[in-house]
Amino acid sequence: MAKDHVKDHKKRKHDNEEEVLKSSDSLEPKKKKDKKHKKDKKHKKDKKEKKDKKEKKNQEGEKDSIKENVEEQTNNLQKKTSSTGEYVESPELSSIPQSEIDNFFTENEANVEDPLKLNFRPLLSFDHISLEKNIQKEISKFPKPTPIQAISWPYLLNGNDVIGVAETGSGKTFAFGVPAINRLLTFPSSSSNGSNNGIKVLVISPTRELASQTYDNLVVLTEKVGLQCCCVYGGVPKDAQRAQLKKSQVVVATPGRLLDLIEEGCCDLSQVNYLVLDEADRMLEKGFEEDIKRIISNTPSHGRQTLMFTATWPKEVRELASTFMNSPVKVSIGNRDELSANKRITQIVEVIAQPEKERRLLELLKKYQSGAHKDDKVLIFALYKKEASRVERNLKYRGHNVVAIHGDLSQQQRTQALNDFKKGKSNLLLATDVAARGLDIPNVKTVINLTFPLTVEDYVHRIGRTGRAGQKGTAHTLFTDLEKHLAGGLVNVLNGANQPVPEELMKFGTHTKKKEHSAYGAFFKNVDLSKKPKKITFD
Ligand SMILES: Nc1ncnc2c1ncn2[C@@H]1O[C@H](COP(=O)(O)OP(=O)(O)OP(=O)(O)O)[C@@H](O)[C@H]1O
Repeated sequence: MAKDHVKDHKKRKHDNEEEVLKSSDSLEPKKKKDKKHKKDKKHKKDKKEKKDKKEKKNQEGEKDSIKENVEEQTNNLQKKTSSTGEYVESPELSSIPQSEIDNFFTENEANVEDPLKLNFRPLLSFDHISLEKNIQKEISKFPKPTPIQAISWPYLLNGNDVIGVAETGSGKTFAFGVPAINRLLTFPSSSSNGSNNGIKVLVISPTRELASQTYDNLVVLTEKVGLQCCCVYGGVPKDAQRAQLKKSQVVVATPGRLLDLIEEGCCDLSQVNYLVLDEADRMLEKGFEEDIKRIISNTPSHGRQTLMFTATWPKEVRELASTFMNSPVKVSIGNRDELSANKRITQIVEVIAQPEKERRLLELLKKYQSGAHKDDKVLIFALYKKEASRVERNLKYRGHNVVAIHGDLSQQQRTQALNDFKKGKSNLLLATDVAARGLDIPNVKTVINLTFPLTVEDYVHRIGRTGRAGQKGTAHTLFTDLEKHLAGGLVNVLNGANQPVPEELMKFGTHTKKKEHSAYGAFFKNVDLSKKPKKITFD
């Protein structure tokens, strides 16, 4: 069919060329009687040619002006779109049969709660959206939008508040990042001074490492479009951050340092019109909640778009979240109302006696890092800083090339360790939950939970450091009776991802105490053993 099209095109081109030739032939005189006549004729011919040329030029001019007109119309449309801030669906997307759209929702177990009934269609391809050309180019290096990007972008470009809940490693950073920068470019007048001066986009992250990684993702976009992005977190000098804040429109920050700088008067958030809480449930937990409230109180309450993105969205933070948002659209991929893990991760849970754990860890390292797998990256989670330091020392003593990230290390040591692990200088990283959320480390093959985290949500985030962007991975967890109150929640997660549940784990019972929130109390629930997972595809 494509061939036919080319043939047809060639034939039409040939016919057209022949026609042009014929028409120019017909301008030549057939017989010339004398020189003068010839001269006259030549003169006439030149004149005619000049006239034709002029006409052609006029025609071309007309074409140009039509083109300009179209461009002007497009610009006007963009201006219209940006001045009203409304998203306009592309004709290509509108022409897709509804059945294809329905399939997309079913295949991805996608669900949208759309209180304003906007009913935007998901973007099935990057061609279904018209972003600033440099951003479009950058993002088009991926084959197509991930489901969370596909569904949330239209709402975000439309200016709506969005809660985005999707599995670990499913592209949530660009899901909130791309519309942030694009809206900043097409809708600068949304600020009170009508310009792009001042901080417009603020992303808040729970850890320094995640803030830094998000910054790395966003700066790729901002530097291509002439905007300034900076990253603000503790443990490093403030001077450079103060200077960068003055000239940045996009800021990624951890709460503590951001508040410090606000209190010093070095950070003005009064122009922020796009606020993101990344790892939102963590940010709304006791511990961060007060900081977040103070930060938000420094941003405008009107005209601010507020976004919350996470892989886990426990009921106990939802009410609090709603107090910061305005008719939010909730986009969830997979059955996110129940706590669920990425289904491409093989989960192995081993119930073990507490004193046996470190010996078992050595065996597991042999298992996961031997033979063809000797260079595979393994991430080990401990619960406490002291535990992490001790195990790191032991592993080093036994000849393992291990690096560590935990709160007792300087920021420089933490950054160095993460870089070494990312680049493969070391294939073993020992971390506390400071590395549980958000970190996108290429090719982590296995996560070992030496000590179970304090919540099952943290378990889901920890194991999500493997199996990212469509890859597979393994999570091996050592579970002791000290964590038995979390057994039920873990059983639910295992069942939800169709993973084997060890008998010993079932013995701890299925009643589970869920996370507790200072304002909303504890939540209890029973294990649902009937639940079966559905497969989610990811290109
Ligand atoms: N459209 C896309 N197609 C394929 N890969 C993508 C796409 N968008 C982003 N990615 C890649 O997917 C990986 C995971 O993305 P990201 O770190 O944003 O995940 P996440 O959903 O925020 O995970 P977490 O819940 O752990 O924070 C990154 O390496 C990113 O570059």
